[in-house]
Amino acid sequence: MTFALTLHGLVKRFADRTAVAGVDLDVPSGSFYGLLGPNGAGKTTTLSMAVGLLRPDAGTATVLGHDVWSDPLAAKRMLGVMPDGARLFDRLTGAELLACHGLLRGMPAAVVDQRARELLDVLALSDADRTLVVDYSAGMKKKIGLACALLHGPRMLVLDEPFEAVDPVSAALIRDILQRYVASGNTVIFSSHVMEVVERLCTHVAILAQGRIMTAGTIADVRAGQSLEEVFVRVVGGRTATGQELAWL
Ligand SMILES: Nc1ncnc2c1ncn2[C@@H]1O[C@H](COP(=O)(O)OP(=O)(O)OP(=O)(O)O)[C@@H](O)[C@H]1O
Repeated sequence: MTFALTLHGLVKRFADRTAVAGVDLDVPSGSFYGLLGPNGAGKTTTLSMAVGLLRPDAGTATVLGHDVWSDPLAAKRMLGVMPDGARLFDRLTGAELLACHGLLRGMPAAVVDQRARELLDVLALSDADRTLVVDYSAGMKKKIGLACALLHGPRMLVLDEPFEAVDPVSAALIRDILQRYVASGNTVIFSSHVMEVVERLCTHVAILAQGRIMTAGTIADVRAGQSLEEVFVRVVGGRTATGQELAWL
């Protein structure tokens, strides 16, 4: 089995807080990998280190055989990334933003232009062709972020909460695009809080809590006959509050 992404011993501390406490993860080529975890588990920090946006205190990240930190250009050529809360050049229209991304990646202008038009059409952003990205809705910003990640035809996509704030029609569209992308032999890893999405789409899942991988593998292996939600609650620790504590409410 070959791996599209390998994380080995990743650690990140912020002051006296350890956000990621030694993450090892192998993402097989051609897999659709879901990364689940409660708020503050370290998903964003882990994915940011995996794609070269945040330097780890220890450990390595390798994308299709290229170390993200010692061979960043080769690794980043293979990668499409949609970071959480990405800072986009948002005083541009969607088409201008895509042109900017494509030209920065050294793509021929004609190819950028054609792909940008296709992506804007497919993602239903063409009607907003005079709207600046700063004035997009939250869901539209997710979609233009995905378009930027796809533009150069990467072999692997790393997406931080791609379905958050996206309406059901757009979510179905994004699911279709990603499923086709994986069916062509590419690899996706994305973080999410939504069990149903992960259960429906993914071939593999990892559950992260307190900066550590608690369990990882194929969906069937991790579920072991239970629902993903049951596994999640068991692995992460059930809730103790019931809401009754707020007697004044
Ligand atoms: N730049 C930062 N400075 C200080 N602490 C940080 C920073 N980024 C993240 N943290 C802390 O690291 C921990 C992990 O955060 P992270 O954003 O990776 O979690 P997450 O699993 O993505 O959470 P969520 O599901 O809420 O988005 C949290 O305790 C967070 O407060």
